[in-house]
Amino acid sequence: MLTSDLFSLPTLGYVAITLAFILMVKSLVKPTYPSNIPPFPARPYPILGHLPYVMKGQRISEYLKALAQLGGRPKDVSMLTRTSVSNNICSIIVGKRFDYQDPFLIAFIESFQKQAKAGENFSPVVIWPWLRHIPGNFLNSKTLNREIHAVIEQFCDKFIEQVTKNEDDMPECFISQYWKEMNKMKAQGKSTTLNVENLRWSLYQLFFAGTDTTSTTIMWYMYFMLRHPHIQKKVYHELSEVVGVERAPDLQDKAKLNYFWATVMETQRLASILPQSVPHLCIADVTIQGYTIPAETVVLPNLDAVMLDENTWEEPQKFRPERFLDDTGALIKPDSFMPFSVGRRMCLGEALANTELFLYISALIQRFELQPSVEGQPPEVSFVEGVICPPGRFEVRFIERAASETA
Ligand code: HEM
Repeated sequence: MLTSDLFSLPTLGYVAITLAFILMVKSLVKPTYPSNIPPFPARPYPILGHLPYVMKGQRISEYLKALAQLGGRPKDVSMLTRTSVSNNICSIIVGKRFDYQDPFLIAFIESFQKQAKAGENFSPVVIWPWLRHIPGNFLNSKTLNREIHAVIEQFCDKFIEQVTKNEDDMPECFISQYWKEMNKMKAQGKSTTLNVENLRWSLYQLFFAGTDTTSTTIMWYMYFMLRHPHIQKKVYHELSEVVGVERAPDLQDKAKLNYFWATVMETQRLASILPQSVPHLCIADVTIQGYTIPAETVVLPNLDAVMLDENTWEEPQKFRPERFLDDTGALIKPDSFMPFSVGRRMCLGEALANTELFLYISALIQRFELQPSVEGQPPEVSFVEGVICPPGRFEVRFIERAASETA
């Protein structure tokens, strides 16, 4: 077993109580998560890809409007950003959008934050669920169990019931697509993993995975732009050259903004928001580069070790978007860039996340100059440890470009 000082206490706790294999270098991460091994189970969400979902510009403009209403006053916008991004996944999975202030949505987002905190998702209780039967609140097990079940019962069950109550007239969303497919399989007498219990848990996973990941990346982007104002200027310059200032960036612009993408990729590399990805279970004995991983071993890919590796990246701790550009200014994507992990079970939401990152961040920088709460004092280097790692709390002043340019 390999180990690293990058690992958090909860992970080390995990490793101490179960057989675990930590992958520390790309040459191990890549072959351990191959893309073409037949016995791997198919993804449980085949239906998601068929949804004719397009991100609507209107959603971003609501977010920008809320930022503009701050009138340039400093504000920690992490909750506003989470709510806005969460609304995108909500409209895909349950066919509904919420108001930014809606206490129903905010309660779940706060619950996800608690669940993502260090010590909870990697808790022994997740590995050995029977631990929750020990009297008292052993290792926070009862709290964690309560938080997860509240989301399942109050969100997933509620919307499954609402969406499917009239099967002939269901709104278009993940639930209705899943429901139709499940009934079709049943009617054809085919064996399937599509059932109500899997639907409940799939909704939970999608809601959770689609809320905190993208919004955390957007918050890191703001953080890096505050620390590197000259880079922010260059991004704005490219946007104004390619898109102009008269219209909002749209998906046709996506492939034309190389410097913009280099800053997004550098944010994802350096922030490495899921440093230990998610645990996988090895289903058969396997030997990789001389290491034997027995069946039933938990495998933890240390994405941090790959994306911050000194042998691959020059000055890996520095924010340098140019590392993703070649001499002609074309975008390059090195093998070691893997914020969405690799292999057959890599992030299911990569395409959605990239679309969201593009639409939110490009519109943000086009409209506002991001400034620290106190001029000349960017946020300190800090992050919150957990399964998903956001930056420490900081405030931003969103100065309308038109106003800052005429001032
Ligand atoms: C910048 C944003 C995101 C990042 C960095 C990210 C990263 C990751 C990573 C590292 C994994 C683990 C892959 C593995 O097991 O090896 C993962 C899994 C997953 N992600 Fe994302 N993710 C992001 C956004 C999203 C979004 C928006 C969704 C919503 C659809 C999503 C849904 C999922 C799901 C369902 C899985 C489990 C896939 C499976 O087990 O087959 N992710 N993600």
